[in-house]
Order: sequence, then structure tokens, then C-alpha cells
Amino acid sequence: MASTRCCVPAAQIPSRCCRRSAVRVAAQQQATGPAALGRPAPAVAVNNAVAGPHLSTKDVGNSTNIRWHESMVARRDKEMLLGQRGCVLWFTGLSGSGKSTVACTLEHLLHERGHLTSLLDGDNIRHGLNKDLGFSAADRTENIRRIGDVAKLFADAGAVTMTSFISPYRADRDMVRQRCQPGEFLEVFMNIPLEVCEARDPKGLYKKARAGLIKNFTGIDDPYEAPTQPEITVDCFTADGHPRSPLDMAEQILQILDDMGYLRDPRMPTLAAYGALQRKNSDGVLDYAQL
Ligand SMILES: Nc1ncnc2c1ncn2[C@@H]1O[C@H](COP(=O)(O)OS(=O)(=O)O)[C@@H](OP(=O)(O)O)[C@H]1O
Ligand SMILES: Nc1ncnc2c1ncn2[C@@H]1O[C@H](COP(=O)(O)OP(=O)(O)O)[C@@H](O)[C@H]1O
Repeated sequence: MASTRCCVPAAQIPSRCCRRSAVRVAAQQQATGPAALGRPAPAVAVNNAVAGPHLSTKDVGNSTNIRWHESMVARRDKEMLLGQRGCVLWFTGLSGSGKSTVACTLEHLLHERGHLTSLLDGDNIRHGLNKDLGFSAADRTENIRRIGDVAKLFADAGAVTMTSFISPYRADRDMVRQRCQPGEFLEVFMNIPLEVCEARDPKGLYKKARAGLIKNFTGIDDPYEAPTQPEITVDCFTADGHPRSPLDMAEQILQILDDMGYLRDPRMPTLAAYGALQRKNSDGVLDYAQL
């Protein structure tokens, strides 16, 4: 069963007045620069050989002399507009485990309920952004690194963002988790045994891999490192041994998102912060009015 860990920080809610003045300052800064606001010019830039009123820049990887621009519309304001919290639901599991099917079903459920979503799918992304990557360990790591950053951009815009990639290496998934804010990254483990995935084999890839026609196929001759502490575990069978449908799985995730407060205005308290899981009323319904 899924754990209920959630540690979304209770950020400050900017007042209307603060937001207005932030917009004014931003406009002034763009028009005339910080000196016009009566502030001292920023300190000598990290990379600037010549001292002067330059904005500081730095080097990141092979990108030299770059500078981070804060988004002028705060993420929280976007989340308030949408009535939800941006997050990354990171589906991981073997090929054929149902990542795409369940993520797609969940996206429809969320959309029907009026939520903004985004879905990044392994096969699709490898048709475009990541078509230069293969399936070596290094390429898979780079695949996940890029997707992690793209997913984060969507979450920053307030979308409930789903990714469906095998993402076989624990370290790669943890790297994405670390790039996210606390509570923003939810690992969804498709806990479907290899035998079940292989029996499905919708693309015939397991058959080819067993025949040696595809090398380094995950689960056959390439590793899959299962998550040790996923936020959500999706099991193949019900407690009494019946196979679960994609809809049942998607509804499980939807319920957890709802219970954890991701699908409501970010000004509402999160369950983790207030221990509201214990505060269900006698009908078993969460009673937010009590908080
Ligand atoms: N060698 C090998 N191993 C695993 N999978 C392979 C391989 N070659 C091709 N495919 C197909 O590529 C899909 C997996 O792509 P991902 O981007 O999700 O992989 S990874 O996260 O970088 O490991 C995967 O799609 P899914 O079945 O949707 O998972 C396969 O169809
Ligand atoms: N819960 C499920 N029960 C039965 N079949 C499923 C279930 N989820 C997915 N499938 C089927 O399994 C196959 C693989 O699903 P897919 O979503 O493509 O997996 P992945 O994206 O992990 O490779 C598809 O044919 C899909 O219809």
C-alpha cells in the first residue's frame, strides 16, 4: 500500500499589495536598471574580469557567463490560480508494467476534475527531445536528467506533471528528486513482476530480447533497480489476488493526491503538516473545516 509521506512546505502567501509592488519594481528594473531604484549596483560579478555595475554571472557545466532569472509571477500565485499544487508524479517500472496506460488514465481523471496536467512519455520523448539517446547506462542517465528538468518546469507552472519512463537506476531517480522541492516529487512504483510484463509484451520486445535480437533490454540483460521508499506503490493484484485494472490503479493515485492536498488551493493546509489523516469524521471523510 502507498505511504502517505508529504512534506510540501507552507510557503508565505503574498498579499495583493506585495504582488502589485513586485510587478512595479520588476517593470522599473527592466526599464532603468537597479541604480534607478536608488539601490547600490550589485557587487562585482563572479565572472567579470572588469569591475563595474554588472549583474553577476556564473559558469554551469559548459555554459559560461549565465545568470538565473527569477520568474516574476510566483509559482504559488500560479498554483492559487489553478487551485492545485504543482508536482512531479514519477512513474517507474519495467517495460510493459503499465506506466503509460495508468499515467494516461490518471491524466483523464484529473482533467475531468478540472486540473491542469502534463504527461511526458518515454517513447514519445525519444521521438524528439531525446532522439539522440540510446539505452546505454550513460544515455539512460542523460534521458532521465533531461526529463527531470523538463518535468520540473511543468511543475513550476503549477501542473500535475506525470512522467512515464523505465528510469531503471535508483541514483538517476534520486537525482531528479533532489532537484525538486521537498514534497514536489512523488515516485510511483509500478510493482508489476517481470513475468506479467513479459506475458503482455505488447511490442514484442521481450521476445526479441530473449532471442538476443535486442541487447541491454531492461529486466532481461540490463538491470532494473526497484525503488526502496516510493511515495506510491501500485501493485498488480488486489489483496484477494484479482488482477487490477488501469482505472483502479489510476483511482488509487488520484485518491492519494487528493488526500495529500495536491488537488486543492495551496493555501489549504497539507495533511502532512496538520496530521489530518487522523481527523476523518465518522463517515471517514476528511474534515478540513476542523483544521
Ligand atoms: N534496451 C531497451 N531497454 C528497455 N526499453 C527499450 C529498449 N530498447 C527499446 N526500448 C523501448 O524504449 C522504451 C523505454 O524508454 P525509456 O526512455 O522509458 O527508458 S529509460 O528510462 O531511459 O531506461 C520502452 O518503452 P516502454 O515499454 O513504454 O517502457 C521500450 O519500448
Ligand atoms: N492494469 C493492467 N492490466 C492489464 N493490462 C494492462 C494494465 N496496464 C497496462 N496494461 C497493458 O499492458 C501493456 C503495456 O502497458 P504500457 O502502459 O504500454 O506499459 P509501459 O508504459 O510501462 O511500457 C499494454 O498493452 C496495456 O494495455
